Order: sequence, then C-alpha cells, then structure tokens
Amino acid sequence: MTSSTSNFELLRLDGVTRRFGPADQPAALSELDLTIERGEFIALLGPSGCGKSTALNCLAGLLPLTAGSIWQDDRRIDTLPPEKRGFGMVFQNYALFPHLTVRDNIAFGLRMRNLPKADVQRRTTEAIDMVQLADHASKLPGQLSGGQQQRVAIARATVLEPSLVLMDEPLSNLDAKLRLEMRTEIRRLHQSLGLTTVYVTHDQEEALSMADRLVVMRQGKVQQIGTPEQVHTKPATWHVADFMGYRNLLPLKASQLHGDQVTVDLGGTAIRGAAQGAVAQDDDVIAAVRPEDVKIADQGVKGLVEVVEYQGRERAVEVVVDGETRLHLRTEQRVEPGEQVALAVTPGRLLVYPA
Ligand SMILES: Nc1ncnc2c1ncn2[C@@H]1O[C@H](COP(=O)(O)OP(=O)(O)OP(=O)(O)O)[C@@H](O)[C@H]1O
Repeated sequence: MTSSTSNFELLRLDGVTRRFGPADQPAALSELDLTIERGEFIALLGPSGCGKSTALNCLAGLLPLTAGSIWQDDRRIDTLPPEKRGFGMVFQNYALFPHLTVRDNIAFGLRMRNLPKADVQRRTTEAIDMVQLADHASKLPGQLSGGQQQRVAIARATVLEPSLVLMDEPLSNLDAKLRLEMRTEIRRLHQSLGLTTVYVTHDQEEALSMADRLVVMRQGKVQQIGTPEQVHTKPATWHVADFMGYRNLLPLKASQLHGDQVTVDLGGTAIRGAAQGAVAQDDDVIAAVRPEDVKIADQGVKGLVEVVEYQGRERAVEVVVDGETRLHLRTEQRVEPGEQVALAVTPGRLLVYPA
C-alpha cells in the first residue's frame, strides 16, 4: 500500500478557516475543530451557504486553507495536493471519463493499482451491482441519466476502499425512491468496507438516518456536534432546533424558574419547559416544540384553527393563539378552520432557549 492511501486512527481538523473575501468579512468557514475516528460516518449539515462544501473542499485539498491545519494522526496533510491525500470523492459534478464505459470507469482506479485481473473484475462487478447498474455496465456516461452517472461516481470512489470518502450531496439528482435506497446502500457500504465517510447534506433526515455524528453548521460556524439522537432531542441553539424540525419557535417570557425547568406563559396558560442554556426570570426566551408534540386536548392553551392541510393519515394544522402566536401541530383528529380548540404540549418536549 502506498503512503497516500495508508489508513489512520484519527483525522483532526484544527481551526480550519477559509475566506473568500477580506478579513473584515465573515469567513465562509470559521475555525472548524473536528476529530474524526476511523470508521465513523460524519454528516456536515446545515442550510445553503453555511460552509459545508467549503469544509469538504478543504479536506479534499481542492481549496487551500486561510488558517488552521488538518492532521492524519501525527502527519500534517493540508499542505498535500489532493492526489497525495488518497481520498475517494463523490461530488455533485464529479466528471466521469466520457470515453470509457460504466464498467471501465469503475475499474479504472483498480487497474491503475496493477491488481490481479480477476480481482479487478470481481470488485468491479460487486460495485456495479451495489449501485444497481448491471444493465448499463457497457454504456458510456453520455448515455446515462444524471442519477445513473452519480451512481457510477459513487461506485468508482468506493471500489478503491480509500481511507476517507468525501461525499457532497451525492443523492441530490436521484428521485425520492432511489434516494432512500441509496441511503441504505451507502451506509451498508460504509460499514462493510470499514470506510470513514464525511458526507455533506442539507437534508436533516438524510443526515440523521445515515451518520454516526452530525456537525450542524450555520454561517461558517459549528453550532453543534453530536449523535443524531443528541442533535434531534437536544439541539444546542434555537437555530439548530429550527433546522431539526422544531417548527414552533415562540418568542415568550420566562415567568418562573424551578431548577432547569422554566415556566412560560402561552395564551394565559402556564407551560413548563426545559431550559437550554442560561435563562433567568423575566428573560425573553424562544420556546421550541415540534408540531408532533403539540396535541389537541380537552383543556389547555386556547386557540383558533386557521389552516388545515390533509396529509394522508394526519392533518397539519395551524392554530392562532391570542390572535398573534401561530402554532403548528399534527393530528389524526378531524378539525375545521374557524374551530376553537385547546392545545397541550407533550410533557418534557418544550425546550426553552435564551432569545
Ligand atoms: N469560490 C468562491 N468564491 C467566493 N465565495 C464563495 C466561493 N465558494 C463559496 N463561497 C461562499 O462561501 C459561503 C459558503 O459556501 P459553501 O458552498 O461552502 O456553502 P454550502 O453550505 O455548501 O451551501 P450549498 O448547500 O448551497 O452548497 C457562501 O456564502 C458562498 O457564497
């Protein structure tokens, strides 16, 4: 094995920063600290423009760092060109060789390594099957759909079993059904080949279902690093909560404190939530709760149903409390616009952030 593909125990990003403009402007990526263990599946998650691709390109060696360093164990690698890093890459527009068939595109890297012919054939066939392209193996990239081309790129990158695989929204061109299948396939491949993967997506569901740890970013900065469960149930800031599906973000006041519990007043009804960060009495706060944790009840916060959207088994309902605060909830109950309802929040599910 050459040194470029040697494996590692830890990959460490230390204060990785990348600017595209002058130093008085916010950086595209600001002081990213992250340690990745061998075998981990890491998702970089966040809204458009938050710096995910910039982070991945810095890792890949496609963008020089403005500041900081990247280490593979005790070897500094941010000064190496991309090809010396030996990483597998699947990017949105990662060009295939147009004059080579699907099979030859996938086999290319293996052949370059002078592996025995039978090995090349076996591994290539496995990779083609994995991305479900057996029927297209003899076609040229130009004869494939965008999604099929992307699958060739995934197979081509992973067939080499690189020490690190970098993927930037690799499923973005696929239809919904195939996207779900490929999620599982990529995760399976990651596991069975013992890969280490860094995966960029703006799709929280994709990140939650695939990754061991999520790095949630906003405006070039890390907001939270944690397991899917940590990020999903205990978002570090209300921005992360917003991104993780806490659609109800209510600007309220903290009326009482009891340890780490906070009482807020919503439409004349006191509700208890768990303080996330430093909250003092009478502080302005943001109370966050998911639509699925707000229920129509016999008593509770009074509101007026304004919008009802049919969504199969459930309905998405928008209720106005006190004539101004909008609450989103999901219910199997039949309700109509104009109806008065009472709402209850599932105990323990209201999170209260400093505003
Ligand atoms: N080559 C460039 N020149 C100037 N600004 C850039 C360049 N590349 C990215 N940026 C800026 O850096 C910021 C982060 O961009 P980046 O592509 O990393 O975001 P992202 O989270 O990957 O977004 P998306 O999901 O839309 O791809 C954005 O404000 C973007 O406009």
